Order: sequence, then structure tokens, then C-alpha cells
Amino acid sequence: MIGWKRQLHGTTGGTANAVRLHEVTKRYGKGPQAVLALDRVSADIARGTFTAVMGPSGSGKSTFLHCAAGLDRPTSGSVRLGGTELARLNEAPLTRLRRSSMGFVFQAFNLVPSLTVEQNITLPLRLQGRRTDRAWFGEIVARVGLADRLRHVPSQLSGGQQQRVAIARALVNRPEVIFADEPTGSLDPDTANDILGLLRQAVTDLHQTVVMVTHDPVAAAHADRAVFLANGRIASGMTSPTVERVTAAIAGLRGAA
Ligand SMILES: Nc1ncnc2c1ncn2[C@@H]1O[C@H](COP(=O)(O)OP(=O)(O)OP(=O)(O)O)[C@@H](O)[C@H]1O
Repeated sequence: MIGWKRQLHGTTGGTANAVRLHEVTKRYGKGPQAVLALDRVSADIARGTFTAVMGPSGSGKSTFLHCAAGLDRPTSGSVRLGGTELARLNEAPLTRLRRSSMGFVFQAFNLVPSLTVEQNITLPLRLQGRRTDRAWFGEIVARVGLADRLRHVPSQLSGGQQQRVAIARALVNRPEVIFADEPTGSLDPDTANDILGLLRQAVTDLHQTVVMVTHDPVAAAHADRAVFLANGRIASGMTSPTVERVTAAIAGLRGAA
């Protein structure tokens, strides 16, 4: 764990963290039925990096993402987004912070069916009462290849196109961090590869920060780093993950379970 933290700092030349989890524990339920989903997890996510969160089913990946994004409150420990401690915020300011500083990409796309592509993409801005920066909007729409689809509604789009809308929506705020939960889980391999390429570009070209939960070693290989959870703890970390190394690491975790 210490080595993992050192690696993060070491490769970024001391860049500030977008997200920092310190000794985060999440327990669901009480008494003998209680489940320890996260057990004193600490992780620093440096700005401008792409991190894949991996691990066997039930290892705590979604709980990690939900706690990091303030969608779920840790039982103990600290989560900081930039300089802000999430535990100190009540629901209303937390919701505002999520809208202003986080982007989300989910497996199920989660677009608003009655809104057009353009309205879906700009929804986070409208919810904050902010104007759309047309130059930035034009750039992200061009990058995700949706310029000729702006007046369509989600039901008129393929799954891959809907996920492109979700990525544009996540980028529209220039958030502190984009959280992606199995973003390619319902896509065919070629479409998945396109979507992962867009997330990669968001980091490399647009200097965004992406944290992605995935089961898929191919998806993880697009990231700068992979962090492996097992039984609610960080078991190991890896820089410049490849499909082969990630597959071997997961097999090792399954063997140790
Ligand atoms: N709301 C909840 N109430 C009770 N237990 C929960 C709840 N959410 C998650 N858990 C438990 O916490 C543990 C971690 O769950 P989590 O969903 O974070 O794992 P995961 O690694 O994302 O799994 P998967 O890959 O199957 O989605 C599991 O044992 C799960 O059953």
C-alpha cells in the first residue's frame, strides 16, 4: 500500500491529488449480519491520471467508487476531493459539489430519455444555473463524434453512441474527476474499445482525471494504473497495466481468496 502511494506521487512529480481516501472503512448493517465492504482503504488519485479499480466480485469496487464520489458515506475515514473533505458536507452542498466537480459514466448510460443529446450533455450545467461554454461544448461534441446527433433523443442512438453522450456530459463541467463504473460492461468489444479510447483521450489530451471500476483486463490496460481490491482492502497496485499482467494479478487474487 505504501509502495502504491509512492508510485502515484513518484510518477506525477508531486502533482496535487484529485481524490484522496484515507483509512476509509464502510460497514453495511450491524451485528452478526454486518458486511465490511471497505476495510481501512487509503488511496491517492493524482490529477490527470487514469486509474482502473479492479478485484473479484464483492471485493468492494463499487463501494470504493461510491465513497470516493460521495454517493455513499464511509463508516469512518476521510475522503477529500481536491481540498474538500466530503464528510463535512451535508447533502445539499455535497450534491452541489458532485454537480460542479464530478462527472459520472455508468454501465447503463443513465441518460434522460426525453431530452435531446445536446440537452443531456448540458444538463449538469443547467442544474447549476451555469451557461454553456460553446467552445468547450463544440470541442467535446466533436471529440465524441456526436456533432450530427445533437437533436436526437437517446432511444434513437446505439449503446455506444449513448455512452459517448454520457462521456460528453461527464466532461462538460471540466470536473475535478470523472468516475466510471463498468462503462463498457454492456458494449461489444469494438465499441468498448472506442469508449475506452475516449476516456484515455480525456486524460491525455484534456488533462482530466478518470477513476474507472472494471472487471475487464482489456479495459484496465487503457489506464495508467490499476489498483486491486480483495476483501475490502487494497491488495496491490500496478503502473502501466497490460492485459497479461492484469489477468495474472486477478488470477492471483482469486487463488488467494
Ligand atoms: N447496500 C448494501 N448492503 C449490504 N451489503 C452491501 C451493500 N452494498 C454492498 N454490500 C456488500 O459489500 C461488499 C462489497 O460490495 P461491492 O458492490 O462494493 O463489490 P464489487 O467489488 O463492486 O462487486 P461486483 O464486482 O460484484 O459488482 C459485498 O459483500 C456486498 O454484498
